[in-house]
Amino acid sequence: MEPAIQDHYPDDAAACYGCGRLNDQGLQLKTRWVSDGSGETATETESATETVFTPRPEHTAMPGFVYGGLVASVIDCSGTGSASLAATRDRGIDLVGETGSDAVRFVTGTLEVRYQRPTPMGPPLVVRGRIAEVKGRKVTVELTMTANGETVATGRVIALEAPDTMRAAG
Ligand SMILES: CCCCC/C=C\C/C=C\C/C=C\C/C=C\CCCC(=O)SCCNC(=O)CCNC(=O)[C@H](O)C(C)(C)COP(=O)(O)OP(=O)(O)OC[C@H]1O[C@@H](n2cnc3c(N)ncnc32)[C@H](O)[C@@H]1OP(=O)(O)O
Repeated sequence: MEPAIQDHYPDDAAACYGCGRLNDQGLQLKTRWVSDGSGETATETESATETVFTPRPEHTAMPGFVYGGLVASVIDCSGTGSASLAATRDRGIDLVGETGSDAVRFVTGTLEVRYQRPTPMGPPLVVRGRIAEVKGRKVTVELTMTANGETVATGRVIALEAPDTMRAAG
């Protein structure tokens, strides 16, 4: 299995509620390439990213259905994770070992979510991401979430590489 980018965020960027590996109360989302890709850059490959999350009962909107904010959170961190995967690949950085500090840092600039149908509680939610554009420090990712093979939500994340001056507070 391909390495998860979030396992390679530096410790001071690993507290995210959605995807921080050091946040015990968080969702601990993991985003990976699902093919090895053949292009020179991430945008040239046909590679997709994948993030899988199974909602828990506390993520309920109404009995039997998943809270939309949770859906947005999963799409959000799938997008920033995909952006980091793309930038990391484009810079020729190999992700080695179990954890590390070699991933390029991204934050969410814009998050768009379109809820296509109610999301059932129970099955894993599978998010596929496609790198639509890499422009300087800005990466646009298009995402589709499925449950039981049916599309439940689509989204778009514009992720910006965190400026050097941006460091976790405290
Ligand atoms: C609160 C969190 C930040 C603190 C954390 C500190 C360090 C951690 C670092 C990395 C994080 C690592 C792991 C965590 C992983 C994921 C986090 C999960 C997702 C989140 O939970 S994260 C929280 C929500 N997130 C924010 O709290 C962002 C607040 N915001 C800003 O910090 C700035 O706003 C920033 C940096 C986004 C941009 O500022 P900037 O100065 O770098 O941008 P600049 O003006 O140079 O523009 C360059 C090009 O980006 C375009 N552009 C600019 N802003 C855009 C936007 N918002 N949407 C779409 N496009 C935008 C321009 O139009 C131009 O495009 P073009 O070149 O095409 O003209």
